[in-house]
Amino acid sequence: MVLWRKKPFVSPTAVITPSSPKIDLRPASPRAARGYASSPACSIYSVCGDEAWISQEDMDHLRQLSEVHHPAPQNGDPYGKGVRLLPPGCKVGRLVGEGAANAVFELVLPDGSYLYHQNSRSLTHLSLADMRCAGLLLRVAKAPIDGDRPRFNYLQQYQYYCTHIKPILGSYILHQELVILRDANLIDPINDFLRAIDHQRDLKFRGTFIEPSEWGFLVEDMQPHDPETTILVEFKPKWLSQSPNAPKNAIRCRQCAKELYSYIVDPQVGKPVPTKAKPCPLMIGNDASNPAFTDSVCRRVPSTDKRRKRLNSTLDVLRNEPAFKTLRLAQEANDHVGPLKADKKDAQFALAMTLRDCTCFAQVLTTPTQQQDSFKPLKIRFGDFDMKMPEFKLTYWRTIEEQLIKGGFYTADMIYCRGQFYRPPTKCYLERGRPTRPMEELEVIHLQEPQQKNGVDSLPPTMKSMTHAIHTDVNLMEKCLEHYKVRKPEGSQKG
Ligand SMILES: O=P(O)(O)O[C@@H]1[C@@H](OP(=O)(O)O)[C@H](OP(=O)(O)O)[C@H](O)[C@H](OP(=O)(O)O)[C@H]1OP(=O)(O)O
Ligand SMILES: Nc1ncnc2c1ncn2[C@@H]1O[C@H](COP(=O)(O)OP(=O)(O)OP(=O)(O)O)[C@@H](O)[C@H]1O
Repeated sequence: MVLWRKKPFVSPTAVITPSSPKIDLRPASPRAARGYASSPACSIYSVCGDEAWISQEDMDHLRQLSEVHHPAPQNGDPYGKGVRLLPPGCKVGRLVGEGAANAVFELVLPDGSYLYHQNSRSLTHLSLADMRCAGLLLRVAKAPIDGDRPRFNYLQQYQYYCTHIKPILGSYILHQELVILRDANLIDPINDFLRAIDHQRDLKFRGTFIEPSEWGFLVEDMQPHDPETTILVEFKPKWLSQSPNAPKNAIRCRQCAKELYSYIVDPQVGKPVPTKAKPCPLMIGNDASNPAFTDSVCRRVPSTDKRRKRLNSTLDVLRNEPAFKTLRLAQEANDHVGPLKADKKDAQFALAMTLRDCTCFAQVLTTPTQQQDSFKPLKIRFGDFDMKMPEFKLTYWRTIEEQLIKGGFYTADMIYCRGQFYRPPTKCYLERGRPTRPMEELEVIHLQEPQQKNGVDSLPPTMKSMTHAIHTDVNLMEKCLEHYKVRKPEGSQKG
């Protein structure tokens, strides 16, 4: 069972067996002859520096990486020691999941064994199921749809992961390593597979395919090995503290304000209300005790689910995990100024934005076992550290921040639409237990048709509230906000 999964995908198990073309590779190093500890079927390729198939730019990244890892490369780390090379005859199985930029597959070596990561060597005494849990998945890049958008390739991303992310998050980081695909001939078979299951894929990803590349990633498999007792919780923790640019009188954090903004400005039938979309990030990794997190998690599990009570207490434990505090402190340490004042050359700000857009994978027990009677998470890992290019994105980040401030998304107490007041559908930590503002300080988001001029359908005349006119699909918003109707504020009369 997976909760809050961004793009869940369960495909029928299908196995692709690629043909094995002859590719002339440089002789592997003596290390390769010995093979990799956990998988003799997968050799290690030592980059010599003059490979024609590696571009000059990629070679520079590899060189910088080996400098990072020498003179003391970590045990089992591919850099400084070579890169794993997938052999011909590998089988790519289930599509575990896909996003706009990548797709993730199960991978079986030609001899039927799985690949494991560095921490799993000591696990050889474990059962087959437990071994598989310590295994690796294949992550491959998709061909871009919006070709103009600048992207970082896997070598750049891996370098960033090693030099910027790993030192911050240490053992909380999802293990990820480069792998050479050129001998495995997997790209065409993967694309044939994607074509064959296209009708089962998420609508927005249909017709998207893997791009030809010599490089892929092997990533630590976070799928629970026993779905009966363990669930995988997957979500983006986002902005774990308030934006430095938020107004002083904000009653919503950056993320809850952004969720409200997206809900109102881009309304869609069936889009979950912000309270049901994501938990408020201020309730995660926050030292203060806040049982409200349980409330927000509750909504994700049907009330009929027998595990609901137990699951709630499990997730209540999850929010206090030190991993989130580490992530929050890193986000704060790298951004003191917020998008409005950040410089586009500020690499630290870009890092903060990457850390605000990563994914948390947590395996949690739903049933106590003999070995583990509490519901403590079995494993928490952060992944998906996509590099951000401020030269390209700063305008977007600033525009959003300005709209959140000017549109009242941080501060509004109410929404007003065609003579009716509504409670904003958010449940931010900052909204809890705050005193009601006096009438003259109330802030209202006033929803108007795109062609409507300010002033038409105005607020009751006795209300001197600060209003923020937002143009949107008013008919649709009336339906979306149906359950959030409130009486008009005390003291106001209908105009
Ligand atoms: O702007 P946000 O906060 O909505 O975050 C974007 C994400 O939206 P979501 O987490 O669903 O709200 C968005 O996620 P989705 O593609 O919507 O899943 C991207 O991660 C985007 O980053 P990039 O442009 O691909 O580098 C993210 O953009 P930034 O992190 O660069 O702002
Ligand atoms: N290590 C993992 N263990 C289990 N499932 C995973 C793992 N990595 C990715 N997935 C699944 O695959 C999906 C897509 O993977 P990934 O996040 O790498 O794609 P993406 O294109 O970067 O997504 P996005 O555009 O949303 O950032 C994830 O949402 C998740 O469900």
